[in-house]
Amino acid sequence: QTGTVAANPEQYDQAYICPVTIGSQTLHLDFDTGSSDLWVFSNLMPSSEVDGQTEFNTNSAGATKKDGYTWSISYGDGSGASGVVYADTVNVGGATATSQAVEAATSVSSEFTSDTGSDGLLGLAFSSINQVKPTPQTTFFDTVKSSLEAELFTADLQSNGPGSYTFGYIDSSKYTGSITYTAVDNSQGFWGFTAGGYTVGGGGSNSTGTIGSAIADTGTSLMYLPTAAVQSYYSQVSGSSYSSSQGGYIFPCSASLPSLTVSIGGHGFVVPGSNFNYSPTGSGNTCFGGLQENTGIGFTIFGDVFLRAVYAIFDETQGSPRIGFAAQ
Ligand SMILES: N[C@H]1[C@H](O)[C@@H](Sc2ccccc2)[C@@H]2OC[C@H]1O2
Repeated sequence: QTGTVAANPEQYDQAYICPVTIGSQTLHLDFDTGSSDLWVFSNLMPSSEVDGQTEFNTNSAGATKKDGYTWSISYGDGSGASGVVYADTVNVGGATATSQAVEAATSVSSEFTSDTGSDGLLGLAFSSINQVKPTPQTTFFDTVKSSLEAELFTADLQSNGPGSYTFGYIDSSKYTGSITYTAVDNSQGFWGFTAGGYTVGGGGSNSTGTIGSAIADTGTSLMYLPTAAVQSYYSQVSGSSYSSSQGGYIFPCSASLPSLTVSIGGHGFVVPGSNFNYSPTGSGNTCFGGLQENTGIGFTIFGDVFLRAVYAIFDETQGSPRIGFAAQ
């Protein structure tokens, strides 16, 4: 089987929301290659924590409670959720898992309550970091992958318009040139890979360092690189500065933003300058940069700002996982 589902950007491309059928309900979930739990708003939550989201009905005929199973998850941005576990049929654009662990929230943090476009998350990292106790559950991809035409999924994220995720096949209309694959280190449960040198702007090679280990995370809005690369980038953006009040680099919204070329698997991938204007700060006609330092996180994240510039293939067809990127 295969699946194809639209990936709809939230405001400022903050996250990408996809329709998922669970039993007889359709919920709109944030597909997240940086985590491994499929959790949903549910009827078990206090109404004070729900702001228009669709709630999974745990009393529906097809939902089977997994007695004694619970989950609790904290994310890199400090948000979190917790609850209990059901099994139900989950259909993502035609790819169907007949008995998928659906983690029904009993409580979510304010970041999720205020993310009114999202009814929960669908994790696409590795099942080794699933947070269900006493027994970790498989991600949707792990549950269905043996039934897919090919054991892979792809992400085509777009700005201000629908992109798509596919399961089981590569959509050759979504990219140009060839796909460059590189090995994945999933020892931390993420789609980890090694990135090489970088060049700011089109002119020549002005990078002096390499980026090193990184993860591909569709659930992270921005791109977080080592300080040297970030300072090298903003040194080319007139009027830019680090704002402690805003918590990152900002610049005049009228600034001309250079592209950033990153070498992965020996191929240079160009992120256009426009990708790095994330959102207005709300003060002084300054804008918040889509490229920020990884110092607060502890590892380098290729989030949506990067992933919008490429077609990404999350591939387990070779036995060992690999990730592929192609220009689009
Ligand atoms: N993998 C990411 C995850 O999807 C989000 S969870 C999230 C939180 C609030 C609003 C929407 C989503 C969080 O930010 C970075 C990392 O953790």
